[in-house]
Amino acid sequence: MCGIVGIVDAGGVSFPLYYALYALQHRGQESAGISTFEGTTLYTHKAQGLVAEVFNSQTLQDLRGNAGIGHVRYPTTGSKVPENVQPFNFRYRGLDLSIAHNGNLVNTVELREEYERRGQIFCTTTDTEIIGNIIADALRTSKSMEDAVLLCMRRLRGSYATVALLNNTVYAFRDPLGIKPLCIGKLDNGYIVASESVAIDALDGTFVRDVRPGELVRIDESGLTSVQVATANRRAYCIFEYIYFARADSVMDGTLVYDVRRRIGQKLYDARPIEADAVCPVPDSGIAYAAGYAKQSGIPFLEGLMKNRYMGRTFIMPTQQQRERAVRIKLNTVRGNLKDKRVVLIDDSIVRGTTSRRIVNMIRDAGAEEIHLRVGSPPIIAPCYLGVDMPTRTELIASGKEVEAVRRSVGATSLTYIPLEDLVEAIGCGERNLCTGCLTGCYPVEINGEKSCHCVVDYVAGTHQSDLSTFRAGKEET
Ligand SMILES: O=P(O)(O)OC[C@H]1O[C@H](OP(=O)(O)OP(=O)(O)O)[C@H](O)[C@@H]1O
Ligand SMILES: NC(=O)CC[C@H](N)C(=O)O
Ligand SMILES: [Mg+2]
Repeated sequence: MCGIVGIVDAGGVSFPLYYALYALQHRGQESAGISTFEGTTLYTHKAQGLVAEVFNSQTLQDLRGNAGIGHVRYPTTGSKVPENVQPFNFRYRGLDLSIAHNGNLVNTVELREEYERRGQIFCTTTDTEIIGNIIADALRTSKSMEDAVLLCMRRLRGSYATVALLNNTVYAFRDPLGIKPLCIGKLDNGYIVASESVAIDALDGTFVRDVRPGELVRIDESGLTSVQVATANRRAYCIFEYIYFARADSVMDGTLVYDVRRRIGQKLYDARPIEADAVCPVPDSGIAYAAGYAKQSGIPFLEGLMKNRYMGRTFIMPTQQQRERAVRIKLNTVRGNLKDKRVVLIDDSIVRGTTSRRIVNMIRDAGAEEIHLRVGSPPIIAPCYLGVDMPTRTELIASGKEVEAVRRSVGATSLTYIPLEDLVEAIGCGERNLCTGCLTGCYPVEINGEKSCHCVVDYVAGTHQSDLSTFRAGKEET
């Protein structure tokens, strides 16, 4: 679930891109990069590390220009090596293309083989390079960006919220099912597209709307226009964005994520009411759920665990050893809030069980009498192929196990997951418009060896039209 951003702003873009990436850091902690364009030069700075480690004021000053894109990476295809750090650049006779992607393709191998047979040399092991190659190849043969993106949408299978910088124009497109989020904001002197609305907030911008599934947005110095390249008979918003990935203060496809999580917390109590002395969240992502649970149950909200504020997310770290080490440093008990108490412990999800196994033990050691674990997602039983790094069933604690077996394995007094119907109701857009692959084993795109649900996509690319509603809204702001 990487974070992507694209900005065109008359006041220069490198610092705004940096702050936007900072706001999206929770989506990818392995590397960060920015590309900008000025005159005839494409500037790129990227490296492994957190946003604040990769950039400093000098590197940002050197990234010149009024148009640019940025990326923070959470690897899903291709390991954590320097050559896989995005954005990727493609240059051809006065044409400078830089590209950054959030999502995961499921036909990378076929496409790569096809392009290699045609003589293409790949420099990375990511799926994103395929997207760049399809676009660069189309542009090289004098096709328009609209045609190039249409070709992508016809050829790519999987999820791809993408930003591209072509000379001094920023393009952004979202796959026809809208699996990964992408939204548009208005800045004082330009526009921004970003994975989450918190990036717009960080720049004091105004949220305009989400990029529609299958839409291609174009931003240059004269404003924002868009064209609908493809439409599908359903959407497939990633359900795990609402559960875990997105920041709670983001508005995603029309819904404030905090509200979704609070509603799930309320429903978690209703699903299995119990008596207890304290509702404790597993910070950070469990907090909104626990707020909802405490309100619904009347049981006091109490912090039984404290998070070290200098630690990032553990689930998105690349190896199990790193994840385990990080959970140890990240969370500690507030003993006085736990001793002799019946505790309801609330987390958004149990995936590999790394977090819950450890904290249930810690809470018991701190003297809690009972630990009732409540989880804001149903059991994660199937791999994700579309952007979450959980590629096999064997690593998932709940796969092929009854709830009772998971409870025993984490050591809780009781364990309840939110039922899927309640989760879907809390999100509010209907199961048909969500990708629930990790919860049901049924995916919205065809994946070898897995069940898929039927989707129909129409390709409707026409002429490039001005999106008047958006454009007017933007003009009124200025
Ligand atoms: O069962 P696991 O494999 O441990 O994965 C699930 C846990 O990992 C995530 O927390 P993380 O520390 O990544 O981020 P957070 O601070 O946003 O909660 C998630 O919120 C759960 O707590
Ligand atoms: N998490 C993501 O969106 C990752 C993008 C791309 N698949 C990569 O691994 O670099
Ligand atoms: Mg967590």
